Amino acid sequence: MTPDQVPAWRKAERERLLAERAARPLAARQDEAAALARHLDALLAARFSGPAGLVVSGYWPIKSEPDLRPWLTALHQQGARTALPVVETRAAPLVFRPWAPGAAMERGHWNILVPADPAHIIPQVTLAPLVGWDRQGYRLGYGGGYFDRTLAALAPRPLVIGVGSQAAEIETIHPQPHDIPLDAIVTGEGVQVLRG
Ligand SMILES: Nc1nc2c(c(=O)[nH]1)N(C=O)[C@@H](CNc1ccc(C(=O)N[C@@H](CCC(=O)O)C(=O)O)cc1)CN2
Ligand SMILES: Nc1ncnc2c1ncn2[C@@H]1O[C@H](COP(=O)(O)OP(=O)(O)OP(=O)(O)O)[C@@H](O)[C@H]1O
Repeated sequence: MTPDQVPAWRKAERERLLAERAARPLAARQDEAAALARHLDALLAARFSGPAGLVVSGYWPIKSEPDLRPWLTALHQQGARTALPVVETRAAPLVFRPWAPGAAMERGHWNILVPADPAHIIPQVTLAPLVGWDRQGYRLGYGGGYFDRTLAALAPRPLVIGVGSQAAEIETIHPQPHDIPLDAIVTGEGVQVLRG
């Protein structure tokens, strides 16, 4: 595939994967989120000495994404500092605002709920919800390029963990120079990719 063909291919692939995901029964998606939470706990336990003081960003689910808010809430209860990504400026890196269970929220870009508290925090661990993924660790998202810009800008770089469905695996996303592979990809079936 030539680089000029990639955007149209990705658009069609996103639509296909999002339609497939939305068609899965809610109970199956809930089971998957619960399994994801267990695999994420195991991955963090292997990498960090414990949740206390760890800065972890999740996401506020949209479009049938796995709901990992209960996982983020549990981490907060164990002493982690939890955060959510926010598009404050279009076509710029994401920023991360502190979030705690019950925090006041407001509508942000794309109507996604974001913490109303405008403070910023740099996560040590960042979840990146996957629309699609491949075995090289590349992620297909909603097409804004936000995570790639964020990873290119963040120093020190957090451990970035893609989370999504086993069924969202594709042979390759046809990576382009701006695409940055994630550190790990986790599905309901376990850790699928672990780099470095
Ligand atoms: N729940 C959740 N929150 C999240 C993300 C996510 O993937 N899931 N993000 C993860 O990054 C950020 C938001 N990502 C976005 C990605 C694309 C567009 C967007 O405007 N897409 C255009 C297509 C752009 C194009 O094709 O050029 C559109 O659909 O019109 C908006 C937000 C931050 N918050
Ligand atoms: N570091 C960057 N600097 C400038 N533009 C970028 C950068 N990374 C990505 N982009 C632009 O963003 C657009 C979308 O990229 P891509 O298809 O990889 O999005 P995505 O990873 O699916 O989206 P998202 O992370 O928002 O869910 C591309 O046109 C690309 O040129």
